[in-house]
Amino acid sequence: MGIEVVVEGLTKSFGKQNIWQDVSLTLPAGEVSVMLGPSGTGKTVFLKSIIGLLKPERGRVLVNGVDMVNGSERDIMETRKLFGLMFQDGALFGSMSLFDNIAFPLREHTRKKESEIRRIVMERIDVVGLLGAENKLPGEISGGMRKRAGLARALVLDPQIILCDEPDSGLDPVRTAYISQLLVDLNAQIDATMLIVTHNLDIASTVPDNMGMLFCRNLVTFGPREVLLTSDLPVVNQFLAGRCEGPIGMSEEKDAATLAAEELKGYGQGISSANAPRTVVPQLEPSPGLPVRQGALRRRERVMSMMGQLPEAARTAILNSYSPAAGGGRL
Ligand SMILES: Nc1ncnc2c1ncn2[C@@H]1O[C@H](COP(=O)(O)OP(=O)(O)OP(=O)(O)O)[C@@H](O)[C@H]1O
Repeated sequence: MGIEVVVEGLTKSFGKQNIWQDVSLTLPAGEVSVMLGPSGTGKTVFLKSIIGLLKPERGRVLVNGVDMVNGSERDIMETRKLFGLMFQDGALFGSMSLFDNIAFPLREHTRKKESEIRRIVMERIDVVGLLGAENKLPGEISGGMRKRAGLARALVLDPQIILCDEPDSGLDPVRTAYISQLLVDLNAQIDATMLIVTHNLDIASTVPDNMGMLFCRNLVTFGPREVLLTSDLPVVNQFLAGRCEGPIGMSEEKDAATLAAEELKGYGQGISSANAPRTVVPQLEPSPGLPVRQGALRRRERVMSMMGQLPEAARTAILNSYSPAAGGGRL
């Protein structure tokens, strides 16, 4: 089963540039979470801080009792082995075949025999649907295949926590749908805790159990997916609707005067019409033949126990999703 990741009061700056401050959240064990946010809000910095590659100046990230911010380098290195990382471009070595790329972490971090390495690598290649392409170089395959190869490589060390940075970047909508299904299937198969950073609203609305958003140097919200998907916060509305009007500007947040001018032009009405209750689309189910997601079972209990703290719209959406008519009876 995946491991819970507890983030407490995390603050990160580069010199005088504060990226985000006082970020606290828990990635529940074995559940899938998505972090949204406009470009440049520090989502990648957040992922790197979780695995201890970047050092926030305040706060803690607790994984299996180890603080990935302030712990000893030895403990951090050891704990990092629990993670599988999938970067935006697959981060493959161009001169190595897919097989060697995917075998790399095993050859680097374990003393396994070549025959055992071959077995594991071929198994992971099968999981991501790349059988037959193992001898190709990264330059000889499509972007979508490179992503899947990156995912296969993230899986070879049997990670209990998987961090995916923009798994959809550069993919067409159909390939993005395949990646979404693959992420859900993977979760059903290995029950790892997953955090996905994306701008893609299809992934965001169908894959995760939990969703959060970074904006304006703060964590705007983090919790069960229904909370963000029914939120009437202007920044969430603007992001989910993909519109120019609202607090998110081209390069950073808009100033108060610009926002007031938009209101005067009547854009405020447009925004409030977007505030009408949104339909929460159902979450993807694992492909036929795969086990029920254990994370989804635990999540159901967890969310039901916190209903009293959730906004009404989110509560309604959760109850609808768990109603027998919505297929909730299956869990
Ligand atoms: N090593 C670094 N040194 C200095 N500044 C950095 C470093 N890494 C990231 N930054 C800055 O931190 C900010 C957030 O970057 P980050 O890549 O995390 O954003 P993001 O939300 O992932 O963006 P996008 O959605 O466009 O990928 C940017 O202003 C970036 O320039």
